[in-house]
Parts: sequence; C-alpha cells; structure tokens
Amino acid sequence: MAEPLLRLANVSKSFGGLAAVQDVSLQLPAGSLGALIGPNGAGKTTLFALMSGFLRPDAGRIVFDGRDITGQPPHLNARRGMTRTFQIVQPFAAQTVRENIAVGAHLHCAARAEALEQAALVARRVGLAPQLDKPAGDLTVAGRKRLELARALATRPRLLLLDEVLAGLNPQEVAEMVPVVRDIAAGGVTVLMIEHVMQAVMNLAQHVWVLAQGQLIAEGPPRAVTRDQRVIEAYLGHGTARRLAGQAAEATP
Ligand SMILES: Nc1ncnc2c1ncn2[C@@H]1O[C@H](COP(=O)(O)OP(=O)(O)OP(=O)(O)O)[C@@H](O)[C@H]1O
Repeated sequence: MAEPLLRLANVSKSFGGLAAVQDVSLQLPAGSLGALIGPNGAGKTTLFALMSGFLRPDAGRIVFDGRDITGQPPHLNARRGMTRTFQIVQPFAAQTVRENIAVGAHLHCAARAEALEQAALVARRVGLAPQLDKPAGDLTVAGRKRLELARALATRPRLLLLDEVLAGLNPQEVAEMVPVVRDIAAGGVTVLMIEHVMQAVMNLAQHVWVLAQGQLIAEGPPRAVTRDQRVIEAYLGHGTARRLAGQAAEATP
C-alpha cells in the first residue's frame, strides 16, 4: 500500500489532568477528502493543532509525506505542504481581501507583486474575485470564511486542514460553499475537515473519523459511521439513543 500523506500513530495530548486526545492513530490517503467529527469538546481542534504543529504531542508520532514531523513548528509544516484554517477568522480588517490572501502567498512568493497576483488567482477559486479590493473588515461572515480558505490555499497546500469552514453560515451559504471545498479537493489537494454540519459531511467526505472524549471511536464511510451505535451514543449521551430507539419501536404499530 502507498504511504499515506498523513499518518498519526498513537498520538496523545493532555492539558493538566484532561486527556484531550488519547492514543489516536489514523491514516489519511493522498487525494482524499475526509472529515473529523464528534461532539463539542471531543478533541478535534486539539488534534488539528497536533497535526499542524501548533501543539506538541505528549506521546505518539506524526508523519507527513513519509517524514516524521512530530513537534515540528507550523511554519515548517506549511512550507512542506500542510496548512490549517482556524475556526475563528481573524483577517487584517483594514487591509484589502487581496492583501490578506497575499499573506499566505508570501510563503512561496518573495516578491510582493507576485504574491498579489497569486492572491487574485486564489480569490477566483473561492468566489472572492469581486471583493478583492474591499477591506477584509467589510466582508460578511460567509465572505470571511472564504477569505480564511483563500489565505490557506494561497500557501499552496498539499494537505488542507479545514476547521469548521461552514460554521455560522446559513443553509444557502453552506450550499454555496460545499462545491468550493469539493473543487479544491478535485484540484488535487488532500482535505481533512472538522465539521458539525452533517449534511455537508455526508455530501463531501469519502471517509469520516469520529472522536469522542479524546478517543477515536469509529471510522468509515459517512453513511456507515452515522449508523454506528457508539457514534449515536456519543452525540446523544449515554442511554438516550437506546431510549429513543425503544420509543420509536413502541410507537410502531
Ligand atoms: N489550551 C488548552 N488548555 C486547556 N484545555 C484545553 C485547551 N485546548 C482545549 N482544551 C480542552 O480540551 C478538550 C478538547 O477541546 P477541543 O477544542 O479540541 O474540542 P473540539 O472537539 O474541537 O470541540 P468543539 O467542537 O467545541 O470545537 C476540551 O475539554 C477543551 O476544554
């Protein structure tokens, strides 16, 4: 089997007495579009921070493109081709959309003119071309989400870690963003997304990993995973899923 683009082996991270990520192993094949799901506080963002180098694991190994990158800083990982987005988008509000995207492009383009040119190309990929010369602070929530995506794309990632790029969007904005993410993956970028919007997960992801209380409790194709009893319990709480299933059975004539 070909070496996966990203491989985690028995990765753990605690904050004081709280085991935020416990013994997680996973393999992300190159060219795939995957999703990491789980209830609030499950450890998803911590796992992204460990993958991308914002946090150092207490134990375990992280291998990107065949190279052990455990404990390597984020800027080196970005240079190697792994970039993450953040849940809370914080653009340079007074700068234009073009200048904000160019910050990402500077990873590979030393010249300002070239970075600005790259920014315009990336803006087209995420549907921000008409807003290029607006201050980033004038963007709507949906526009800011696209900007966050564009800044990450401008670093020319091979692996893009998307932390809730659909959070805070209305159903129409979600529907407009889904094809943007799909096109990025179709363009050859491996994508792993943390997402709570299940409709989008079902539409986009080929493979889903489920975290609960820091542990990987299930993985597989989205349809199989959402039927998994452990996953239902993790979302609904201990016993509730069984009770609901029981009530549904009683209500059936
Ligand atoms: N820097 C930190 N210091 C202490 N505790 C932390 C820190 N970062 C995260 N935690 C805790 O670790 C656990 C996992 O948090 P994390 O943000 O990774 O979960 P999540 O699955 O991304 O949640 P959400 O879906 O709500 O964003 C939570 O209990 C959280 O409070």
